[in-house]
Amino acid sequence: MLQTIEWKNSTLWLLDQTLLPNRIEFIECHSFQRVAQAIKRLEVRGAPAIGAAAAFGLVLGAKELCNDSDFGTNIERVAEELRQTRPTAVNLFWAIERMMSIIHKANCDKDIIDLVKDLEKEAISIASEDCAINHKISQYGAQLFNEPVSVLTHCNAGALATAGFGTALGVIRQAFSEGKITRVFADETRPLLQGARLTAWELMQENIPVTLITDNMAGWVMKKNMVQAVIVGADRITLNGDVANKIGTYSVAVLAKEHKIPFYVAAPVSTFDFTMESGLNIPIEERHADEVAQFAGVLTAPKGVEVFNPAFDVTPNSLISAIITEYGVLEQPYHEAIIALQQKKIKGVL
Ligand SMILES: CSC[C@@H](O)[C@@H](O)C(=O)COP(=O)(O)O
Repeated sequence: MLQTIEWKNSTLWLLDQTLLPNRIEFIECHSFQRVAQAIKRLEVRGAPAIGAAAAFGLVLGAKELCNDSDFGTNIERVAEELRQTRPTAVNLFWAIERMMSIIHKANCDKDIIDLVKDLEKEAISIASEDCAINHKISQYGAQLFNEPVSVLTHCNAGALATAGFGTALGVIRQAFSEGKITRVFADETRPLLQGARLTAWELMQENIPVTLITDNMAGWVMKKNMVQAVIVGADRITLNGDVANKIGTYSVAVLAKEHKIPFYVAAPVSTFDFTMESGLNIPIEERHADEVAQFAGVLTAPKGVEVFNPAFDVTPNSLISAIITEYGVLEQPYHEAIIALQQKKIKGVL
């Protein structure tokens, strides 16, 4: 399994996901600005991976500011630049908050070099904890499957989208190893093809049988009884259990409901936004028109056509059969289950 994010000798190495599956190249980040650029360009992508990358970005920013007399103000600027990269995945804000709390909790007379060491340790923990969390999610998720089935997934919620193993693809990996999943249908995921370029590639690397379909084939695949469950990742989950994920997820959930197929979401607690009541308030990133009007740099629509390009949509909780977390499987009513998670978090049990 390729490592998406690696911290080595004070440098962040990111697997450039825009080049997959054709080229395997790593980006060497020595500055927080390069990390911010990588997040914006989707060179690193997927909610947990964005969070971990931003945490290391903050370490790089702090290192640059070691001799700055106004460390406090300027590190806040670094954090803000990282926050501005992508608006939807809450893991980004969660990771930056966790890093900044190390700074806020430090004594004012603490040596900046020691503070930077603490930040580095925290970023390493964020990444290694994510990997461990994904294994737990995968074990809980695999228990939802009994007899061998085919599943459908959308976008990429795999090792590439996390610090390792993956959320939705982690469940698939685990259930496949237990003989409970026999085939994965991967939606290509227009417009940036995370399903075709990344999910299909990731599964093929491990010889997990995968069939690539275009997004508009999902309904027919369900109608023909070719899949028995859907499993996807998430970018933000609100208190009522609404889920923001890659654009097209909502359509898949509606189709699953019509065909009476369970629709599962797998995500770590860092993807829950405990400050937001419902999905109506989730900020949805809109990306450049060229992503829709062009294909590999070639215009595929009339020049200058108006385009709407939301990168995410929100699936209402009523369409979701269960949410798989590292603390177990949440079922309706989600509000109660999510509030219980929040209470544990406040008490420090999580
Ligand atoms: C474990 S990744 C979960 C989500 O982040 C994933 O499904 C997704 O929507 C990624 O979108 P992307 O725009 O590629 O960052």
